[in-house]
Formats: sequence, C-alpha cells, structure tokens
Amino acid sequence: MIDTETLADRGHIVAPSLLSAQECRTLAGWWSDAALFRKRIVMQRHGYGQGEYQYFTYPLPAEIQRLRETLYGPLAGIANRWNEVLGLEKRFPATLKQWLRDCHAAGQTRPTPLLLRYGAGDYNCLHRDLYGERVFPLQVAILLSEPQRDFEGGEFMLVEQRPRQQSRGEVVPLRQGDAVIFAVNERPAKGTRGWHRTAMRHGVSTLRRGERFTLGIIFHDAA
Ligand SMILES: O=C(O)CCC(=O)C(=O)O
Ligand SMILES: [Fe+2]
Repeated sequence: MIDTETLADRGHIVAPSLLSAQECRTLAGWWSDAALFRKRIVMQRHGYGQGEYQYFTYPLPAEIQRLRETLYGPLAGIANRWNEVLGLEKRFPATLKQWLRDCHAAGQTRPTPLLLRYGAGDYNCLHRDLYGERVFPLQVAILLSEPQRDFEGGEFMLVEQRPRQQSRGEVVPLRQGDAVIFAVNERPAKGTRGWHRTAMRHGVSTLRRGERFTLGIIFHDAA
C-alpha cells in the first residue's frame, strides 16, 4: 500500500520490488524489439541529456497495460486528495479507461509509457513529463537494472523548487525492480499560511559505468 503522507511530504515514495529480477530482464530485453515502439528519442539531439528512450505503441504489451491500470486507481485517489487540499476543482476518474477517454477527447491520443536506456557517460536532465493540457499529477519509474552490478552512478534525482526559497535536491536509492512514485509537476506542501504548490523536476545523474534501463509509466497520453 502507498504511504500517502510520505508521498505528499516528500513528493515521492519508493515501492520496493514491484517487479522481479526476471520480469526486469524481460522488459529490458524489449529494447531491441522495434515493433513494440512508436518513437525513439536520442536525448542529446534535443538537449534532454544523453541516452535514448522509446515510447511504446498501442496496444501496449499486456504487462505494461496491467501495471498502468492497477497503479492508476490508488494514485487517482491521492491525486484527488492533493487537489482537494490545494482548493483545485479538478477530480480524476476512478479508472484509467475513463481518464484516457478524457485525454483522447482533448487530442492527447498517443501512448506515453516508455523504456529508457543509458550507457556510460549518459544522463537525464532535470525535467517534467508534460505532454499537453491534460496532466495526471503522479508518475512511476521502475529501475530494471541492478546498481553496482549492472551500472555505477546513474542515480534517480528529484529537485523541489520552493517559492522564495532555494531548491532542494534529493537522490532516491533504488534497486532492480523498485518503483519510485513521484509528482510529475507539483506537489502540495503545507506552509505557515496553509497549503501551496511546490514545483518538482526529476532526472538521472551521469552513469560512470555499465548499462541502465528504466520503465517509465506516465498516465496522461501525448498530443
Ligand atoms: O531513468 C530514470 O530513472 C528516469 C526516467 C524518467 O525520466 C521517466 O520515467 O519519466
Ligand atoms: Fe521523466
């Protein structure tokens, strides 16, 4: 179960061992199967960092579809409570199917789950995964490789930009199969005068050695 207090407090939470080592190897092995993907991005061509990622195409592989569906429900509950404390009207529907219908009606029709691959020297600049006006405020990244064995460096990072204060950075230690659930864009923060929003960005530090794969699950589709 998701510790919602910790998630709101820190803007992220780790779900240990969401996937087995075998599942991680299978998913990482999909990298070279071009038929599974709609688009490949070379990060250095866009100034996003260094490394590559590929967006899965619809229909998603059953494993990815299942993860996206089962994670959506509890995260929608949290997203709705976040909006409630922030005084925002928007509420997210109970199922992924309903939410995606909303995205598709707004012209965001392309799938966003992705596989990322980093080699030695690669990194992912701090960013937010926004793909249009429709934004689901939480997303999930699952580390498919084992730190120290498969790669060194390459740590998952979060930076919180607080209003009128200096930014705060955090490294999230992950092992193979662990999932980090984190705020896409903003999280609610309790200040002395009630709740406000703080801006979050995530990225990956430079790999010193080896190869690192990640599965990214984003819940809004892309325009
Ligand atoms: O490789 C990572 O850990 C970060 C992946 C990422 O940026 C994402 O899933 O949106
Ligand atoms: Fe990302």
